[in-house]
Amino acid sequence: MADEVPSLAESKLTALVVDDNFVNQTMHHKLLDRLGIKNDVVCNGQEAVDVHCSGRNYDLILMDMEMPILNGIQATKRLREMGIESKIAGVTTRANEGDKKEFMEAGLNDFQEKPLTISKLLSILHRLDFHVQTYTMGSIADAANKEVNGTASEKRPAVIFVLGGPGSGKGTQCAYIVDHFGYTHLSAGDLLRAEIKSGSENGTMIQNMIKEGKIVPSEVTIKLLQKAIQENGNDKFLIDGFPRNEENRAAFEKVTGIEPKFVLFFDCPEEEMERRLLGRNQGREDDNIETIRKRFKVFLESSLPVIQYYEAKGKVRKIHAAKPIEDVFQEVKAVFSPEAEKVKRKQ
Ligand SMILES: Nc1ncnc2c1ncn2[C@@H]1O[C@H](COP(=O)(O)OP(=O)(O)O)[C@@H](O)[C@H]1O
Ligand SMILES: Nc1ccn([C@@H]2O[C@H](COP(=O)(O)OP(=O)(O)O)[C@@H](O)[C@H]2O)c(=O)n1
Repeated sequence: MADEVPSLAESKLTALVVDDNFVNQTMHHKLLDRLGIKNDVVCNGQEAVDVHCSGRNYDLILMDMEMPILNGIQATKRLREMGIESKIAGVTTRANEGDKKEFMEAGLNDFQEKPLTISKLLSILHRLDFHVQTYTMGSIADAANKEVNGTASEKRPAVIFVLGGPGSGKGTQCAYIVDHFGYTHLSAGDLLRAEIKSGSENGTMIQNMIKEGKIVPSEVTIKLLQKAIQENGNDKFLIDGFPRNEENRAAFEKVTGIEPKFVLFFDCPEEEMERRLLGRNQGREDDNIETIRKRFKVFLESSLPVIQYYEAKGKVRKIHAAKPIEDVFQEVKAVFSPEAEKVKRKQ
């Protein structure tokens, strides 16, 4: 499965680590390595300038601030004066607002506090528009598995993915399915929103991505889903709003070993979804026309291919979702009922 997803190593993304501390050098080098990003390490700002003078160039520079000879602010300024267009992310410990401002004004594209973690690095890459869909699946699997105590692969529940555009009625219909057929509903969006509220270290990154209608790195979402599955006594789950792109899909399968029983797809025209979202009134930051349009675009470009993937495997159960709620549920019931009947007959 890992081979189906191109790795960053294949995309030839390169990075330079600029840090005078050996522990940080090693850690940053290893984190980049885990994501398949080829990287070099230098010990201070002067060495970063020298390496560029010798003709080397990098897509990304992770720049420490306090360093001997030439510090991060001076080095960033110098590199920009030299016309270096690499994305530079300042990675510092306890910078005060003044330092941070000066560092940003020197020519940074992004800023992150140490210690750098895999999640923080992923969020830097996302913000800088490097294509995170192309992470090596091995590294995502490792990261997710290491950060969760026990994996969902220890428990192999029945899973149904519930997909459809924003506002197609996924959450509404899931509530009915839970009532009638005893599934537990896990909404990826709700789990992400709860993570923001919990004040976790990923909160700000998740909030920014949701505001932009972008897809949060799989590692983060899968960890939340695994935890929710593990903590729940039920053995059958509706996973709503996931997988939203190819990376979500492949990483979930790889990490959990779970294949969905089938995929419930709510098919609804955009005008109807837009009307519903604008009237949803749940105080969601992303239910505004600008973000809604971005979410529609992401759905068409990234989520539909996932539905097509499952269609080719004969796993999609398409529901015509532009009807009144009760009518939609009649169609949903027909998908679930044969299964419910089978259970009844066995009893
Ligand atoms: N079949 C329907 N007809 C009209 N409104 C609907 C229908 N299904 C859901 N809604 C409303 O549309 C909005 C979006 O539905 P929701 O279930 O939250 O969608 P999703 O989870 O797919 O984003 C909600 O306000 C909901 O009450
Ligand atoms: N698998 C997922 C699900 C949601 N999300 C984020 O959460 C937002 C809201 O998702 P949602 O499923 O709650 O809502 P809808 O957009 O379906 O109405 C998405 O636009 C994404 O920014 C994600 O990144 N990855």
